[in-house]
Amino acid sequence: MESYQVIILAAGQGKRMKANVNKQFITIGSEPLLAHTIDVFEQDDWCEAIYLVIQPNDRAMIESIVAEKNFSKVRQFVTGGKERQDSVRLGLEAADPSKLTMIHDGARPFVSQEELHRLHKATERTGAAFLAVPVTDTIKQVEGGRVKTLKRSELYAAQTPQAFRYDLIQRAHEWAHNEGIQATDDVQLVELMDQAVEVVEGSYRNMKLTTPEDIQRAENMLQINRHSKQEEEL
Ligand SMILES: Nc1ccn([C@@H]2O[C@H](COP(=O)(O)OP(=O)(O)OP(=O)(O)O)[C@@H](O)[C@H]2O)c(=O)n1
Ligand SMILES: C[C@](O)(CO)[C@H](O)COP(=O)(O)O
Repeated sequence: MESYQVIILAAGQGKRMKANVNKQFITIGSEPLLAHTIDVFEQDDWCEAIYLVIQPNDRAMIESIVAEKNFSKVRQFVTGGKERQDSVRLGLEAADPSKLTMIHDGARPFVSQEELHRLHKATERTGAAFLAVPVTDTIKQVEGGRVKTLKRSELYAAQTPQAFRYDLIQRAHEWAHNEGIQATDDVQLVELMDQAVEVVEGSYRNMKLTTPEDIQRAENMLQINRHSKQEEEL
């Protein structure tokens, strides 16, 4: 059977959320954000192991969530780093080198199993793949006062999970760390190594909770998902 491991990133500061708590613990639909995200992978038979990258001072809270929800696939709590890229590298060091590896933002609770499975298949073909959606706004590049409109038909908003053959992403992160190269996602590091990467069509539902306005959007998304599930069960 197809299988993978997932590194879930939850060691950020949540500065843009402007909350007095790590955004991973913000309640949506009566559960902490991180619990929603972990549950997606707990429910996916293809997922064999979860590595949680966290801040040390959040460990007790996260351990109680894992115990209370009986998240049995959580293999290890890994202390994250200063930047997201550092946290990924530390998560990779803890993970199993023999497994196809997905890297996912803890702040993205709405990815679906169907998307995960399409992502898995693409990664088996190419070695590296990521979920993305075509942008719907016109994107401008603004540099030194000059404004340039980018060709919208060629632009995608990258999401997570981003998925890789373990050896490929491990080499990419090791190289970037040694060269002092910083990237805002993991696929960029593989691109910089001239490796093929496959885009997998994602969903606009797979939002990342980043700013306070996203909380109500997430609550609305939960309602939409619940209604869709009820209709499927009819
Ligand atoms: N050093 C870091 C930074 C980010 N993340 C995680 O990476 C995901 C995406 O990052 P982002 O949404 O930017 O979260 P924060 O960095 O916490 O947000 P901010 O930039 O507003 O502080 C989040 O689940 C976050 O917890 C992480 O594990 N380690
Ligand atoms: C990885 C990512 O979610 C892809 O869109 C995004 O780059 C994370 O950015 P953040 O600033 O670390 O949230």
